[in-house]
Amino acid sequence: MSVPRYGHIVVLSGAGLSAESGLSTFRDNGGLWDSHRVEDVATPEAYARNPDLVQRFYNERRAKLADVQPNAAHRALGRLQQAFDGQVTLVTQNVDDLLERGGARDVIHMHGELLKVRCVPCGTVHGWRDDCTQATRCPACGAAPGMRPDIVWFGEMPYHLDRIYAALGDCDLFVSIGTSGNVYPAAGFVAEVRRAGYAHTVEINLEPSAGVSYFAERRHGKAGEIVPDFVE
Ligand SMILES: CC(C)NC(=O)[C@H](Cc1c[nH]c2ccccc12)NC(=O)[C@H](CCCC/N=C(/NCCC(=O)O)S[C@H]1O[C@H](COP(=O)(O)OP(=O)(O)OC[C@H]2O[C@@H](n3cnc4c(N)ncnc43)[C@H](O)[C@@H]2O)[C@@H](O)[C@H]1O)NC(=O)OCc1ccccc1
Repeated sequence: MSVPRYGHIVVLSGAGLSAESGLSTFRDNGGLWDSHRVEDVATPEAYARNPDLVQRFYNERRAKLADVQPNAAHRALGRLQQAFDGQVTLVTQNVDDLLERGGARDVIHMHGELLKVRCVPCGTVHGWRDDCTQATRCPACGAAPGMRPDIVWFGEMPYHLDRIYAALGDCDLFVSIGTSGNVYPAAGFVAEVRRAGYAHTVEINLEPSAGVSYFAERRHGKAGEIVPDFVE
């Protein structure tokens, strides 16, 4: 793909982008939702009901980040964004930091980040690498309990939607990488782009996603193999 041809590229990514780095996806066999019920670990109700279980779920995933590395797809997207400064908007549903460690400078984490926690009482967001528990005190206001993973749970409003929809309405290339297209509003972005009417749309995924019919071009296979060629 000759990037120069495109003025503004939006890349949406999901768990499949980080699968080859050793991070579980959600719905695949052996995925996170095999061993945990969404409603037990990724909803505000779950956190109210059993905060220790939810904190443990995210502490395990946060700690796992130290054992994994960006893969060739992360690095290729980092190169792309650096090479075409301001022309590439990286939107991710992923809460890991592998795009940044792969060289990306500006990543829109629409579902939050594992390496951040938020103090509910005072609203302050803190960079965080250790475990977070109900006893963890907010460095800003001293509150405990109150520090929760800075993650968007089901039923909660995703982050940065205004910036994302502005980019979707302005892009001339929309690429979706490693997402099954089951979770909204992210799963509706390609339809939004098709509605705007002039962007080329490409799906890169191991298998056809739930939204495959919306994409003009489909490349099915591993992101780590397809993305480096695609962006060169
Ligand atoms: C289940 C679904 C039906 N439910 C929803 O969509 C809900 C409700 C809803 C809203 N609108 C709707 C419309 C219709 C129906 C339902 C809804 N959505 C919400 O609650 C959202 C909030 C959703 C966010 C929840 N938090 C997450 N994550 C953080 C937590 C955490 O990480 O623990 S979602 C979480 O699951 C989703 C998982 O999807 P994928 O990333 O795609 O992963 P998956 O495993 O499914 O697929 C991986 C794919 O990769 C492929 N693959 C595997 N290996 C590779 C490989 N090597 N290479 C390439 N591809 C590969 C596989 O083949 C597979 O296809 C991601 O978004 C991920 O972030 N909030 C909201 O709607 O707020 C109100 C609102 C919003 C806007 C405007 C007004 C009001």
